[in-house]
Amino acid sequence: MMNLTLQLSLQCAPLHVSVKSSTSTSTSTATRSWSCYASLSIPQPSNVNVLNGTPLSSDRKEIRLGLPSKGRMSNDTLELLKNCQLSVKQSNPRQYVAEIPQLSNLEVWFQRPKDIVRKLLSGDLDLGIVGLDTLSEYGQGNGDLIIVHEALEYGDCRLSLAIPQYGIFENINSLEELAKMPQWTENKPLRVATGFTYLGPKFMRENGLKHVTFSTADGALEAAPAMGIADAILDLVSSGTTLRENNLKEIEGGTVLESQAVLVASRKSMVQRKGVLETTHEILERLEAHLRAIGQFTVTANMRGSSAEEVAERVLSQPSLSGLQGPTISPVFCKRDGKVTADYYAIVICVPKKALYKSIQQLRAIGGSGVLISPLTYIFDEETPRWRQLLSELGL
Ligand SMILES: Nc1ncnc2c1ncn2[C@@H]1O[C@H](COP(=O)(O)OP(=O)(O)OP(=O)(O)O)[C@@H](O)[C@H]1O
Ligand SMILES: O=P(O)(O)OC[C@H]1O[C@H](OP(=O)(O)OP(=O)(O)O)[C@H](O)[C@@H]1O
Ligand SMILES: [Mg+2]
Repeated sequence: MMNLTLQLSLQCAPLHVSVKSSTSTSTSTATRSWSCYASLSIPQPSNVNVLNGTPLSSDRKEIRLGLPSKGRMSNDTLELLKNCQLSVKQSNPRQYVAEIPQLSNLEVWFQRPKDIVRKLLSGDLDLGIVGLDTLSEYGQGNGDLIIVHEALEYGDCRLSLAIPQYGIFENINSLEELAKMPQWTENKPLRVATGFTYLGPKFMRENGLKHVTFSTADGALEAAPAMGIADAILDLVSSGTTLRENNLKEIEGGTVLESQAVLVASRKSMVQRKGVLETTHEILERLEAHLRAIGQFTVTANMRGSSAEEVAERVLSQPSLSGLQGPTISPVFCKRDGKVTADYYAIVICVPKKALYKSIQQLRAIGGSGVLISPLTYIFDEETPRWRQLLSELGL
């Protein structure tokens, strides 16, 4: 037997923190100092090569999109794609490969979120949808991973440091106060339990916390302080219920990142693999068109006026009625005394859902009547700013 060292290559300055598995709670457990990389020693039989995926030179022709196979991101991802008219056809939930009929030559592979990131890096996937937290943790700032859409509007959560509400932490409410506590020394560092063994140490280093040690576990981290395994935890928080139920609290300055689902692509794939860039463009356009539309309503109203311009002036005098590119105003013709006239105009504008009631009040104030509200399905712009940005990032 020999020791196989898994090196999580960290692009960081030397940092003296150590990581150990939380399954061994004894303080005598051998821990290794992190000095630019974290080493987790795992006994393995000799001559074992652990590869994560196939070599990059893979000459497959299909384009591959990785989607979360389980967990909370899975259903929301399929729902989002369906709303973009990109329904995933999976004949059986245990089948890990599927297709999106609208996108030819595309395979969907269902994977755990962290494996989506790993497989993007190994070249086994070209595109993926994951939480920003997972991307940041497992992507470790690798320049091959490019975020194509950074706000898919689900999977909202934050990665936060949390400490007990009780005991020595009762009056500690900020990272600064935590760092200044006299309790943390080289021999007795602050013990943090986390599944984020890359982002955790990086955050502590960037915030000047010197005496910190990390233990890792896959779930139910909130129990670690009460069990005496850790002083603090670094985990995802959404509603805050799990923290509260375990008598833990977040602290000022303790948020490592705000996360939501993102579309990510491999730079190499987009540049080198035929069709990836075009498919990325189509997915991006559909996502943007849908996501822009869900925040808006179409509002139609009638308004008396002497001309389209005069009605437009009245509409544009109201702050919430300018729409996406100004109002569309069309004459409503009617026959009066045998003569066709247009003394009414129909106005059509897009209004943010949040501003709906305010908009209706403003419409009424300028003489609008018969107001109709309808949902919007898609808003396709001429060219999306994200596409421009992607091309410039790729040097194209
Ligand atoms: N409480 C939460 N609320 C909202 N989004 C969350 C929450 N917890 C996690 N997420 C988001 O969902 C993603 C997937 O989390 P999920 O718990 O489903 O899977 P996982 O933690 O990767 O897998 P597992 O828990 O099975 O090990 C996370 O990476 C994060 O982006
Ligand atoms: O702030 P809240 O809304 O309470 O959510 C936070 C919890 O959600 C996640 O756990 P998850 O439910 O994914 O369970 P897991 O630990 O098994 O991953 C996270 O790890 C927290 O424990
Ligand atoms: Mg989870």
